[in-house]
Amino acid sequence: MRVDIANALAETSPVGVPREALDRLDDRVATAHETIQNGREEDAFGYASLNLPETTDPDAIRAAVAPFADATAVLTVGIGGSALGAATLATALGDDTETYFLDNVDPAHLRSLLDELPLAETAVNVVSRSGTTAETLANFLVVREEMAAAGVDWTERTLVTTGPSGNLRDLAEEYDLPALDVPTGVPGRFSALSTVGLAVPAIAGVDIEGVLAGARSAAADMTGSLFETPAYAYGATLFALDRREASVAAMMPYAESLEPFAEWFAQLWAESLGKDGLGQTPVRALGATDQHSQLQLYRAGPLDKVVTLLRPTTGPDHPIPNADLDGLDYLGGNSLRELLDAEFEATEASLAKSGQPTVTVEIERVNSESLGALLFEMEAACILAGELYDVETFTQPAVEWGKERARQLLRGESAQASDRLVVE
Ligand SMILES: O=P(O)(O)OC[C@H]1O[C@H](O)[C@H](O)[C@@H](O)[C@@H]1O
Repeated sequence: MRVDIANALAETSPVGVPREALDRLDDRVATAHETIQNGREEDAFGYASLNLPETTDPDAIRAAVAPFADATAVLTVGIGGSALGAATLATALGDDTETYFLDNVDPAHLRSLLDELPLAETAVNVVSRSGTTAETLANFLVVREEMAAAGVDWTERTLVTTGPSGNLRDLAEEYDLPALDVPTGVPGRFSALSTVGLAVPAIAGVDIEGVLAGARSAAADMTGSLFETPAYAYGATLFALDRREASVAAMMPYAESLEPFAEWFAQLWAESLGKDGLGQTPVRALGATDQHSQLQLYRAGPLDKVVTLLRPTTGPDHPIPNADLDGLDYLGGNSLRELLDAEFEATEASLAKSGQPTVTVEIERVNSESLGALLFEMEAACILAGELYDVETFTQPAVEWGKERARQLLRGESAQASDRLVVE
């Protein structure tokens, strides 16, 4: 990826980062890089995620999904990191195989999804690193029952992706289901480049070898300086802006197929860095659509944000037909991509003019190599930011607390979730 931080500097924005501050921060980046490299060498928890481009075996993934080659639809049952990486890759790069992601326990949604799915032709990938997540297990129990009721042998249509122990591992063993292992040392939100993120894209025709190759080449280019490493330029700039005013990080891709990427990024940034009273609130936006809604706030609201404008610089295009309508002559002779690019550049300029810091991220096109590199580099950016904040990037105690309380409520061990002050 290519990162342009000019509009995040103090020269452009009153809340931007002075160049000297970035120079000073680069010393801390060098130290953080050493910590990250040592962590990678020791395959330490979390840091091991950055070794996935080397350690993930695409052949093992291809072998595990081979029995599902005939599937016309693939349903992922998982949540958070167990769904978002696969959704990002399958949505951006997948073929005609319909991919569905069941990452909520809304009964109405589940009912309509089950009514829509051709169950006999659907492959189900049930994914949980811990093997104990209530939403995932509950959804899977419903899906399994529904398949059985429709006369489909669910044991023939189910792939399990899970860690070494837990309810899901027990289930896989009991029914002798094909299973992929979640690698050790890799938290869910950092698992996009592992079995977790790649199995469903492989069924959907994605070149997962290309994804890993793109990530490997990004990994090979990392040095200890933010001025040489796009991932570190991104992570360090967002961190430095947050230390000033930017408590909000909006991710705005200008490509419909990258919308799930913004969701993936939001989990990565929020769950990794939101600790000890620190962190930056991620917001998901989509260009050009959200220029007609959120942009008003970004331009005229408080200067408490950094907006990441992300775009592929090349891709498919379509000419805009000429229309003999007064006032529309400026469209004729242009293409939809030219219009989208003009919208992107106008937004970049308009935010700069109002002093709102932005970072521009460009990838060459939406393809497997670029996406692999993008996911890897955003993970590296996040890990760097975690080092700079000095937080425990790879844990999520606040989320775990809520999960445990929900289990207690279901078991009847806790009477009430929290105090209430109700107005009706
Ligand atoms: O893969 P699982 O163990 O089911 O976890 C799925 C998700 O659950 C939790 O809420 C964690 O905070 C997330 O980081 C994780 O991605």
